[in-house]
Amino acid sequence: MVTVHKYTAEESLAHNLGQFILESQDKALKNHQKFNLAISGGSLNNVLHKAFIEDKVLASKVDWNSWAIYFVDERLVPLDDPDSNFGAFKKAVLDHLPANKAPKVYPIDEELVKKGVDSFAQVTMDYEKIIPKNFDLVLLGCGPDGHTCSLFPGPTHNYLLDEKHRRVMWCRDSPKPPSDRITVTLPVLGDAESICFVAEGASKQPIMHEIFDLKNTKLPSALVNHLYDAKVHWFVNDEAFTKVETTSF
Ligand SMILES: O=C1O[C@H](COP(=O)(O)O)[C@@H](O)[C@H](O)[C@H]1O
Repeated sequence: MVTVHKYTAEESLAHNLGQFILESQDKALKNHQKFNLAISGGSLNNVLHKAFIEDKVLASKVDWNSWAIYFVDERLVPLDDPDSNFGAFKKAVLDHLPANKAPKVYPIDEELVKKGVDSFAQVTMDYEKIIPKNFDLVLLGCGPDGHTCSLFPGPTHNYLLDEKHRRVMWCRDSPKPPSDRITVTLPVLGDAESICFVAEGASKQPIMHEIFDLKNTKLPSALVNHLYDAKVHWFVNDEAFTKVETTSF
């Protein structure tokens, strides 16, 4: 069973997600002295800002120097481009940390990206080489079309969703710009200790109904629920869940 954590106020969701991440941090540090975390782009960054920059109590419990942060997907653009997931995380979190609190962050190879499309296969292979085998925690978003990471629904994107061996793939045709991205594949999520989605707001209402009531596993986010249910958590707000009728996840 998937676990759903539902909140009314944005602040409560951010606080409880922060607590959840800290529990994962503490467990990882006890086991192997390092917290391997993979994060998404998009709206997740606002939640991380609220949890670990604005909430001073939670912020004081983060052992930033032990965090190793990777990206579940990244757009193949320079790191200071407004579309960069690294750039968005830097702006939301990294830029607010004092110099003595320095997580190790693993962005894509920007110099290679700048060389253009002929280097994108190499960027993908290089990223595959640096990600750990088992993430302690993977933080996912869910787009209004049901995509997660840069795993998009629909037959033209099955080459990403069906991949069983490669751990990072080049998504050449993202329906959401920019079209060229890298993304981790399902085996990476399968090997993670814990998976946590965050979905907020009215724009997510129809897709939450498809995922939780209709359980349409053609949608990548619903497929993750189906495949890895016991270790999947969703942090949602009431607004996103307005159309969800089921109580059995
Ligand atoms: O394009 C992307 O979108 C998804 C969902 O973003 P959200 O803003 O609707 O939460 C995100 O998880 C992914 O990392 C990003 O590249």
